[in-house]
This record gives sequence, structure tokens and C-alpha cells, in this order.
Amino acid sequence: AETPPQAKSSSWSSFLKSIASFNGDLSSLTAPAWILSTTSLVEFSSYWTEHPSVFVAPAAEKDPAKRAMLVLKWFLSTLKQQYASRSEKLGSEKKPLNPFLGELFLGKWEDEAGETRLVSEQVSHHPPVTAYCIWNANAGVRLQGYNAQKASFSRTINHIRLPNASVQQIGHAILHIDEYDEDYLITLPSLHIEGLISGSPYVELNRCSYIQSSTGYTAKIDYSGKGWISGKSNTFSAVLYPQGKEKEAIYTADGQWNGAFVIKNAKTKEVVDTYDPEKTKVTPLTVAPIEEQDDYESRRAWKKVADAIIKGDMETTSFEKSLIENRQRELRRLEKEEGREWYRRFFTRTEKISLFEKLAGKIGEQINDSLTNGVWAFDQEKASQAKPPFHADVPFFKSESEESSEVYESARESANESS
Ligand SMILES: CCC(=O)OC[C@H](C)CC[C@H]1O[C@H]2C[C@H]3[C@@H]4CC=C5C[C@@H](O)CC[C@]5(C)[C@H]4CC[C@]3(C)[C@H]2[C@@H]1C
Repeated sequence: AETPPQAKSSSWSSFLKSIASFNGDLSSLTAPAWILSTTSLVEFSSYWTEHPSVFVAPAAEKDPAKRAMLVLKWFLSTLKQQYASRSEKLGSEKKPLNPFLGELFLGKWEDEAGETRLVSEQVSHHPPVTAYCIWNANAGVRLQGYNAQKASFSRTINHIRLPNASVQQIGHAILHIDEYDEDYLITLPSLHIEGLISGSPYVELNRCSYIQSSTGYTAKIDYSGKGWISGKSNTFSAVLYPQGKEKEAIYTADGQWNGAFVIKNAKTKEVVDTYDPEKTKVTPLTVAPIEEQDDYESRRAWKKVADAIIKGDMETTSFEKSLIENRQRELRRLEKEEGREWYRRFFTRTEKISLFEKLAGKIGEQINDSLTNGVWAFDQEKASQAKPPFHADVPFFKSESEESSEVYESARESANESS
């Protein structure tokens, strides 16, 4: 349902006022209907490999420096999907649904690269942390990571009150290539949300991020490219060098992170590789139809909320959302009473992974797992046993007759408040 402009601006201005009392948790803001996305944040893990052939390419390259260059190319190719795809498809950034603890998103890509599988799980709700593993068994390439966001609204910029949401990403990703038994630690770029004041927010990436390989190569990607020189937005420049020797660049990459870029040999300046999203098709992710999904799988769990958002029916949206939230609160209360934790289906909290430390140390990164409730590692053993129903002992939905009354009653109250 298209929102009439005057309704849009009034709800948006009251939303901007709510930013004034912002507490750091983006999901706590009640954003107006038209900015709400029907997609849960737990789905964002799929943005890492929408071009599986680019993702597995490094495994086929014998030269270690070229392999590191192909990992950099793959990382750069994910940025458009990660940070610009909603704006490009929906006209602006949207507010994703805030995943509940244990929310699952499972899928696979099937194309010329073979089968690439995705498991994504919300391993923490306070703070929101998503853990994921994406792997292509045939090529022997696996990406495993976890991430959270710490947001702040800078009150004023250049002395005018411009609510500009800054988002620091916490967490890491590790790419493993079986053939060479090598690892690449990927740090996550910080970003800020532009365009909040005009009601069509979009992501800008800040400063720089790194890829550190266990084979001794470092890639540094700088997003603060002055787009206004080339007149192109979202420019970046990247350099791949032997770790600790930034001046002895081997490869450089320049272009737009939401567009095309070229990779050159730093010495000869010859173009060694190019990437153009317009010429590289995105492979659609195959997700089970909703009726075949487990209740804890994202699109099934949020179906009624998503349908209500599409209809612009805020009363039903808040009723169905509150049902889920109240039910989750019940589960947390029971766990607390019984002194146990929610059973993560695919990931386990592990001691700091020495590999992370070793690689992170090389680029001066700290593993700040206090903000992600621990370091989350994909548990191959658990995953191999996991099959639906994933939590047979804990039904996700309970009918009104089975459910404790406050869950439905307070859901009705919040529905009335929203209308
Ligand atoms: C502040 C609440 C609100 O409604 O704001 C309105 C606006 C939609 C702006 C806030 C939202 O903007 C979204 C952009 C989201 C990030 C996009 C891409 C990624 C990469 C992925 O690998 C991890 C997640 C991450 C960092 C998303 C995190 C959530 C962001 C910032 C959404 C904001 C709530």
C-alpha cells in the first residue's frame, strides 16, 4: 500500500523525534509502517554469496598471492548486495525484522558452482547476534562468521541537528579453503545511514576494513574514497600487500563497491581482473516453501507479520509481532527459572578462536566478543544431526487455548495502542 506523502512526512517526523531519545538499540525504535521491511535480519547472511562462482574461484587458483586477490575480489563483489540491494530494489533502506533467539534461515544456491549451502541462526537476542556458515563442499570453500551492530545517532553534524545513524559492526568472518588449508579473516566495515532526514535512508560505508590471510597477505579496503572527484558515489580503493609491508603492494583494486571495479598488478599497472555486477548474474537462493518449513524458520515464523506489513495493517502487525515477542519472553523466563540457556541448533559459543586472534593480531584488530555474547562457531556435529522439527520439545506457536493468557491479552493491548 503506497503511503500518501503527507501521512509519510508526519509519521516520519514523529519517528525522527523518537531518535532524540535513542538508546543505542536500533530495534527499539518504532519506525513508521512504510519503512518496515518484511525481511528478518537473519536473512542478511545470504548476501555473502549471491555469486557462488566468484565465491569458489580462489580454490582453483594455485598461486597464493592470486588466491588472496580472488578472495578480495569476492569480498568486494558482496558489498553491493550487502549494503545497496534494498535501496536499489525498494527505493530506500528498510528496517529489517528483529530476529528472535533461535530464529533460523536455511537455504542453498544451485548453479554452475554446484551446491552452496547456507545456515544462519540468531544466536543472541540481547544484543542481536547472527551466526552463519556458508559452504560449497565440492569446491572445499567455507565462510563462517557472526555479527552484531552497535548503533548511535550523532546528534548534530556541522552544528545542524541531523540524525545520522552510525553503525559499528561487531564480529568477524573467516573464509577457509580446504585445498590449501588456509584461512582469511574478514573484518566488517562500519557504516552510517544517510538520508534519514529526507525519509529515504541509504547506507554509506566508512573508513576501511581488512582481509588477513594465514598465508601472509593483507588486503586493506578504503571506503572513504572521495566520490565527488570521480563524480561517482560509493567509490573504494583497495590494496593487497605482504603482511606488514603496505608499501610493497602486489595488487590494487579501484571502483565502486555497488558497481564495477578493476584489479591491477601494482607494479606493471596492467589490469589483471575486472568485475561488473551488471554482467555477473545473481543466483537466487533456494528456500523451502513456507508450508514445508520448520516453525523456527524465519519466513514461516514471521509470515503473519509480513502479510500485515504488506497490507499496511499496523494493528495486525503489532498484534502478531507482540505474540511472537511475548511467547519469547515466556521462554526466556522459563529458562531463567530452570537455570538453563536456549539450545542453539547449529552454533556453539567457543573460547576465542586462536586463529581469529592470530590473524586479527596481524591487523591490530581486537576480538571484542563481549559485544557478541561470545565467539560463535558452526558446530558440524550438531548440524549433521539437525533435522526438522528443530526444537520438538519447545513449540514455537501455541494456540490461544494452550497459551498463557497474558501472551494474547498484552498482544491485543499493543495492537490497540498502534491503531
Ligand atoms: C533506526 C530504525 C529505523 O527504522 O531506521 C530507518 C532506516 C531503515 C535506517 C536503519 C536501518 O538501516 C538498515 C541497514 C542495515 C544493515 C545493512 C547491511 C548489513 C550487512 C550484513 O552483513 C549485516 C547486517 C547489516 C550491517 C545491517 C544491519 C541493520 C541495518 C543497519 C538496518 C537499520 C535498522
